[in-house]
Amino acid sequence: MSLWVDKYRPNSLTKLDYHKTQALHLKHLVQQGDFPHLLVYGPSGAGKKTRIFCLLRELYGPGVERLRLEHMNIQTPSNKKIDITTVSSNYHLEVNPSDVGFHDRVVIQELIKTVAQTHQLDPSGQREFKVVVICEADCLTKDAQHALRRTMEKYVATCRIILVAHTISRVIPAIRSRCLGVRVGAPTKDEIISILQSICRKEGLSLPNELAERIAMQSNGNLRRAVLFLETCKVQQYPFQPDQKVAAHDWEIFLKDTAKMIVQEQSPQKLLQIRNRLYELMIHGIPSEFIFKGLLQELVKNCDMQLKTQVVEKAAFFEHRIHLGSKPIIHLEAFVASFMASYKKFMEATVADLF
Ligand SMILES: Nc1ncnc2c1ncn2[C@@H]1O[C@H](COP(=O)(O)OP(=O)(O)OP(=O)(O)O)[C@@H](O)[C@H]1O
Repeated sequence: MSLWVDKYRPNSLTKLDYHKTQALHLKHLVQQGDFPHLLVYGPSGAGKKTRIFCLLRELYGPGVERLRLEHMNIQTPSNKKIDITTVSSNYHLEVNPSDVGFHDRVVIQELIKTVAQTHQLDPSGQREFKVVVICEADCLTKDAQHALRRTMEKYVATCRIILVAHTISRVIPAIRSRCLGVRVGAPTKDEIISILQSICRKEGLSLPNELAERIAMQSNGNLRRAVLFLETCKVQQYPFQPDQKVAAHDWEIFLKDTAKMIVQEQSPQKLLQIRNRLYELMIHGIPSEFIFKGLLQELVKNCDMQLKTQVVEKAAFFEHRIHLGSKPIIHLEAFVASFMASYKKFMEATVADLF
């Protein structure tokens, strides 16, 4: 039995429920024959992978659905052996090079070389190129991105690259200019509601509009989360109630409480407690970007316009530093300390104004 997120994942471009014009453009792109490298970007859960999968199916037919897991062994110039797991069909290969940290350059080069040099196993595969899907392309080191650019040019005859990223700001201009950018924006609230309703219709369930609306609001534009929330609600209680609780993730509640603690007291002792909580989140695998975003969203709720600008500016500064350095905790903590200082000053000024 599969989860609804997998069960109701559209598998062809014509079945995609939103950004329909874009889906049509992608279909034309395939029919036109001259397929470029793509850079598909957009927020988490917006449907990037789903769209790419539909595109691959349009290119190669149902054969792309026969997937296998492969473990590859790659040797670095310093003779270190790196294991990487890829998901592939006869026509494409999907890899997440951020799994191998700073060795990503070698991995990218070797993988593309291997794919480009192996000929199509199935002669009826109607395309003379294979596709390499590189996930989390915005997390690739600059070194790997430059190597990727060169490799892309070298093997363009037998290999096309589809890069998947959350943001293009971390993708080097030389790569951006060699790819066709495809922005997959988050679905709107109404689009999410209509997808939730359609899943319930197919399951033979009746979903009150009020509950669908609350799930859509809480999912924050992330369709995967919305569908997961819906399935959790179904497990918790059916028939659905309009005022039924939509369970948020534990870590989100923990993060919200952490933000509350920062606003309640600004002192070195509190900072120490906050650091422990940040470590706690990171140990449980929550990416530092999520922590940053979650904290910022909660903290700015307590700021006036002037302080909000200051805080957002600081957040941008420290978030940028996270990508330059290697230990996110230092920058997260620096941001919290700087927020505490600004907030304390702001509160003191407000109190002074009162007297
Ligand atoms: N057009 C669509 N219609 C209905 N459901 C969809 C559509 N696109 C995506 N979904 C649902 O949303 C879920 C998430 O989509 P997907 O994995 O493609 O997002 P993503 O943008 O690649 O996310 P991430 O960046 O977090 O990997 C899918 O499992 C699928 O159930």
